[in-house]
Formats: sequence, structure tokens, C-alpha cells
Amino acid sequence: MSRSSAVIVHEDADVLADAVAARLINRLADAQAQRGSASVVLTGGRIAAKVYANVLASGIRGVVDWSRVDFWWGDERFLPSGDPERNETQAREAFLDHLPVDPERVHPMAASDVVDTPEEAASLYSAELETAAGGTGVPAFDLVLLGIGEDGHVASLFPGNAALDAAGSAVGVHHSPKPPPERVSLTLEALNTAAAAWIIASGPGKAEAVDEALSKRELPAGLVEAQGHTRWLIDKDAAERLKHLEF
Ligand SMILES: O=C1O[C@H](COP(=O)(O)O)[C@@H](O)[C@H](O)[C@H]1O
Repeated sequence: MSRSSAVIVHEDADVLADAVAARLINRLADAQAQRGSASVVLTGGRIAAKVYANVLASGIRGVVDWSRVDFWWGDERFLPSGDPERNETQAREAFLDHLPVDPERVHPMAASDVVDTPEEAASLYSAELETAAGGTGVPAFDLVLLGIGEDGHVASLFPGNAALDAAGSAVGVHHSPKPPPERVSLTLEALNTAAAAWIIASGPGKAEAVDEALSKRELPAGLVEAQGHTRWLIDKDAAERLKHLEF
């Protein structure tokens, strides 16, 4: 698999969410055509919620056999089951609860009413990933979806936080500058095993992080590099500092 990277700019958040939803549906359908099933790592955040809603509303969503998709999460806020701030709750409400998914193939990270610490949740998730991979490491992810924070974080890997350097596949996160402070995240190493990674960003609040991540490759978002293609799918507001690009 050869690596490539590209930035694709869309008019606004609505067009971006619609375009990413269509790409996601096609990516999953293509994976299923090739190997019978598909595997995606979901993200949290505002633009992701819009993407999921557009997947549900899409007239082409039927090209995917949703019962043969594995859904994983790139990160989770360490909160009780069903908390509206959990990325799992957001994705379930936006689309998973309304699609004919196989519950056995939906893999949320453990909530704070189920285990005591983010480390325990991370350890359980690593074990679940290993089982799915057939022994060690992580299963083949067709796609990792990632939002980006104003500070350049992806998943729950924040600049300067110890979790960014963690080995293995999942890590407990403490002292997140964005609430809640305790989280669970896939490691950079695990995210970068994916065949494809799409970083989605919308709004002027993301412009500085997008620019810095792409130009210096030091922020967590700039360190994402999938085995195949890495795409930055962003709107014009998020791209406003990328003056060297023409669109
Ligand atoms: O806390 C998180 O934030 C980011 C970005 O969220 P947004 O609302 O600013 O788009 C998200 O990607 C991450 O999964 C989430 O846990």
C-alpha cells in the first residue's frame, strides 16, 4: 500500500458533512465488495455528528450492508453509560440506533459506571482489539475518522499530554484540557495502522490548528499518517489560513 496525503476543501459545513457522508458510505461498500465486511473507527465532535446524520439521511445508504460493518471508536470521554457527552451516545443517537447494525460488531469503550479508571477501559479495549485481530495488535481498519480540536488534538491525544507517546493500542488519558479531563484513546500507533484516515474540520476555530498541523507536523493531527491515504476534508473556514492552497 503506498501512502498519500491530500487536502480537500468544501464550501461550508453542510457541503462538507454531505460529502464526507457519501465518501464514508462508498468506502464501506468498497471494503465489503473486496473482503465481505468493513471496519471503521468513529470519532466524536460536532462535524462528526453532522456526518452521521447525513449518512442516515442519504439515499445511497442501502449500498452498505450495515450488519457487516465493525464500528470502533478512536476515543471516548470517560463518563457513565448513556451520558450525552459520550462519543458512543452521540453516534448511536445520530445513526447507529437507526441502522440495521449487528450489536456484536459495535465496539464502544467501557464507561465510567462499568470500570473504575480510564486505564481499565483502555486495557479492556486493547484486549477486544486483539481478539478481533486474531491475536495481537489491532484489526484491519478500513478507515479512521478523526475530528480535530482547536488545539490540534485528534481522538483524545492532546499536545504535550503523556498519552501522545503511549505504546500499545489504547491508553487512559488524564488532564485533558478539554472537558471531561479523563478519557480513553487509541494510540497514534494504532490510528496509523488504518488503511485510510480522514481528518474532518469545520469552522474558523479550526483554521489555526489545521494550518499548524499541516505545516509543522508537530501537533497530534499532523502526526496522523495512514498506511494508504490520509485526507484532510475541511470547509473553507477551516482552510482560511492555508493561503498556499488554491481552491
Ligand atoms: O473531545 C473531542 O473533540 C474532538 C473535536 O470535537 P469538535 O466538536 O470540536 O469537532 C473530537 O474529534 C474528539 O473525538 C472528541 O472526543
